[in-house]
Amino acid sequence: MSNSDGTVFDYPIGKAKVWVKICGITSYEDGQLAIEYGADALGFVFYPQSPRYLPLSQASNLLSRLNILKVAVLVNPSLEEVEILKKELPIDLWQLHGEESLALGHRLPRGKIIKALRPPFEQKIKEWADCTFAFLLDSPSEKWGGSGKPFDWGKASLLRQHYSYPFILAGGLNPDNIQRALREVEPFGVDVSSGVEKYPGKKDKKKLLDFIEKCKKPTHPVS
Ligand SMILES: O=C(O)c1ccccc1N[C@@H]1O[C@H](COP(=O)(O)O)[C@@H](O)[C@H]1O
Repeated sequence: MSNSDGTVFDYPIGKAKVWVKICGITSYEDGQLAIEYGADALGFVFYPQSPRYLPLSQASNLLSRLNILKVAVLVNPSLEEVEILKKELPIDLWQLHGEESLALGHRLPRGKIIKALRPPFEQKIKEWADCTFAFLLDSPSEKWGGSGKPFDWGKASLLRQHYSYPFILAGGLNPDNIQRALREVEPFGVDVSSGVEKYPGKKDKKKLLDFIEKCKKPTHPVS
């Protein structure tokens, strides 16, 4: 596994700072706020069924104005869609949130994939380890993502302890539960969408600031 710049990954397990991705950005205002508050990456959803869907026609202008690590969030895309996004947009990382094939993963830059895991976890981790930047743990849902439902933190903690790969915790995180989640799971990173929204597709300034501040404060392991 490697950093997005290709260097070897060294991530701060148990250290104060957590990598924070704010997902479902649809406007410059929200993206810029997240950057100012200290986010490490922004996610843009290219899945038409999502209420946070960003059409390609708006994406180019928006992404080029935001100076931060940019993540394209995809659910079972076709190879053609991937090729178009690769050609048209300044994407740094590719979040595959569905049941994508490894063949599709191999069409993306090595080490730049965030793979959302579904059971069987062990098998998927083995298959995808070579091409991923990190694994993402989100609760299973019919909507694929952005459901606001928490992942099983006990399971997340076990996976994190068992594998030496970076794990990003997602699913139902918000300013009220983020500190407990960080203590219990100690993930490399966190990803949030609905938990910092005013309504789907629009971020709430106060929740956004509260969430990021809590992530960037020192955390202590569960005793
Ligand atoms: O945000 C969405 O609408 C979305 C749609 C389809 C796939 C992934 C999506 N977002 C990801 O969902 C999880 C959890 O979101 P939430 O915090 O529970 O609302 C997160 O990884 C987003 O990147």
